[in-house]
Amino acid sequence: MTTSYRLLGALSFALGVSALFPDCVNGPLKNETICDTSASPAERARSLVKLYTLPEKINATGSDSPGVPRLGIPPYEWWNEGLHGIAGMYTNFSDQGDYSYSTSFPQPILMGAAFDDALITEVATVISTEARAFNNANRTGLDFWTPNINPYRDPRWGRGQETPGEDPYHLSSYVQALIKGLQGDSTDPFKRVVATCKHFAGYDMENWNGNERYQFDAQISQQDLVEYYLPPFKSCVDANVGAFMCSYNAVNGVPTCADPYLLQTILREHWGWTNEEQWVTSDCDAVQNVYLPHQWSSTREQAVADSLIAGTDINCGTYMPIHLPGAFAQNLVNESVIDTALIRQYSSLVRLGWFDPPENQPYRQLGFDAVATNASRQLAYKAAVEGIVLLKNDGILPLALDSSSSLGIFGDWANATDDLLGNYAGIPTYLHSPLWAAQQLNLTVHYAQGPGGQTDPTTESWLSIQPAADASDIIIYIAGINNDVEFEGDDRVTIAWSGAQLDVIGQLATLGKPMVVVSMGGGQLDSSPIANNPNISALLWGGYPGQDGGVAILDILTGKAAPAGRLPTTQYPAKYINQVPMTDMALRPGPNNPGRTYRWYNDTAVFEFGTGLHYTNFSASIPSAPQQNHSISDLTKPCNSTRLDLCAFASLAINVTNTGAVTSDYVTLGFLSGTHGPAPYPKKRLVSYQRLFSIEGGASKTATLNLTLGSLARVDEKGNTVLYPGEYRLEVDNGPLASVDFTLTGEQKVLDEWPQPPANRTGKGVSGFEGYFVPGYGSGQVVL
Ligand SMILES: O=[N+]([O-])c1ccc(O[C@@H]2O[C@@H](CO)[C@H](O)[C@H]2O)cc1
Repeated sequence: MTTSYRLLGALSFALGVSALFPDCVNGPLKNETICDTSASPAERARSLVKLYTLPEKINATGSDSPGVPRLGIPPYEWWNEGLHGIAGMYTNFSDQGDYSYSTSFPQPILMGAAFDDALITEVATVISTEARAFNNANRTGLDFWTPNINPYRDPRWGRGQETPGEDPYHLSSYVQALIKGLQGDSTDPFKRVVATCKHFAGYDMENWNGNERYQFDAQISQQDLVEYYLPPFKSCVDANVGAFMCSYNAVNGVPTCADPYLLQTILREHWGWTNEEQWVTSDCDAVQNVYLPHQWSSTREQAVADSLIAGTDINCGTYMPIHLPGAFAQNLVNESVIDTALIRQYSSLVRLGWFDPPENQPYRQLGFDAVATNASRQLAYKAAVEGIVLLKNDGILPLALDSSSSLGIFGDWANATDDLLGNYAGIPTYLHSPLWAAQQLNLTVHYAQGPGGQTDPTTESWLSIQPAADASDIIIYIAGINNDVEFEGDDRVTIAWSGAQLDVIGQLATLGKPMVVVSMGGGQLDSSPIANNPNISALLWGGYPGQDGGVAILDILTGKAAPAGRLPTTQYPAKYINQVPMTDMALRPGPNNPGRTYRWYNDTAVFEFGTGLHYTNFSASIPSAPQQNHSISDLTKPCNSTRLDLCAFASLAINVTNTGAVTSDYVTLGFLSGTHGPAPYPKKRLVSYQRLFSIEGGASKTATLNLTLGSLARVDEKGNTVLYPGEYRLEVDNGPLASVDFTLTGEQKVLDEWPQPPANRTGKGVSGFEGYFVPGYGSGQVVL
């Protein structure tokens, strides 16, 4: 295999066909430092960039980098996606046979519900392995523009499905686990792939009421920024992520891709993301938006100069390659800025082994036999099972079935195919719908679809279901939302179940048969009509469960697997969307805002963040509580302000007992509350979690909840992270199942002093939009 890759590389170079990678053995660069494996990645990259002419440098600023044929540098496409498996966008799947499919995991919103960081590392390791195999066949790249870790702030957001949920601590922990699996250990000689934390920052609205993502200026207080919007991104820095993506929107007047405060002062200086192999890409054509519609920069040339100078190293699209020549002609930017960007890019490719002979690189040996293995298929199934959340159960679940049972399975998700995957999906290994899974059981199955989805207004759907429902002993209704109503570019206009769906659900419930509803999709629907209907026995949430999602759902319904997922978002009542505009970024309650997320929502949720029932019951105790009083000055002595997540406070052992009969996993959630620091106080905040596995009836297992000074601290109005004296309570689970109180005494202490933004951050208004990759500005490269 190694030899054939070498031959292929040499042959394609000789024929003038684009090679897969530069040839550092026989190619024109073989005697240059870029090919010297004993030099550092940055030294190697610097030596290469020195050889480039200015036009060659300018061409390398776009995502579709054309390479430099005279130096044997092949083209490289930076835009690759891998949200829950390598994705279709820039992955070239073959029509059949090898490389025609890969493993498609559940959407992050469902994997987030598993609250299992080890699972996330395993999933990400499979994604990076499969990515490498596809890369070796020249079918995708080596860097991936994933994860999407903007906290899921508003239930209407069309892309909430791409995120692990609404809580910044949860996202921070999830993303650390994910990056480890995608990139490998930072000490490894080669990175598996490069991950990209996006969209930095304050991006969580597509198009609400005419407010489009391209022009939206998110007004965010420093307090909310540091407390809510930024922690997952800081966590990416701590995980040594290779790349960031700046977003379409502006934050407090400045488009993020042209914002030196965010990209330089916060990201690189304050957080210390200073490695030369780390780069920032723009979202796709976000640099263009710096000019129009943001009008931050007054010309196209100024927009590319402003973005490059601010720290955007790659432009997704072609705006920089097209307009940088003009920017140089007008002296808006100098060559050292572009050099910095290119050194970051090429250092990153060095760390990915792009320049090195394949022999010594294990990842370069991977072929299709590493893709969609039995173990990966099992993992995709396991990820779906772990995430599915049980919200209501009168005891009907797990279903007691035998060969005489007749199961009626209805709803537009019952026979789902692509819907199982959600957005940013590749080609899955297979698609197992709930109906397919039911048909594998030894019993009678009746099926009818009913309403065609959330947007189907048909009111007679009941008539098409009735005969099958009459013939069934047990009714399962699987429906909800899908990518028809929650998608990139659009936000939901309602969070209620549709009238047509509720009509059919209501009719089915009047039959008086055991009935289960499975609510699907990434965003929550207000399921109170289902929860409150005494004729509906059970309710589950199934998210986008991926290629084996139907089997996962059926296995939970039939008791082959036990549910233990927890809601990663608040389920708000339908009225919520009339109480707060999407454009209101504030988390705390205000006159026109009932508050956001479980931390601040001041009304009653339909289902709380963290809700999740089991087929058994659990109790919890805290055998040895931490000491009662702690002096702030003693606690903070050994603490390093750049890694507050590593400043230990206490490791609490939580004894969890399964008090019922069914073996089950249990997610141990640790919430902190109390009166410390200035009012208003959040209701509580998640500070630690651990999933325990397979606890048998009557048995106990111990979870460890690690509390750090970072998790005890709060954020003041200037964005400073402060440890306050006062009362603290740690609660286990909603409920709670156990709790412990302690007190911090002494003077409050600033653990992290937040750099204040410069004063001149005023937007210049909004107008116009040039469109994506505009013809004339768009596709194609500058002619050298
Ligand atoms: O023009 N297109 O084909 C196109 C497609 C997707 C697209 O979305 C953006 O591109 C993704 C890049 O990772 C970001 O997450 C998303 O905001 C932006 C543009």
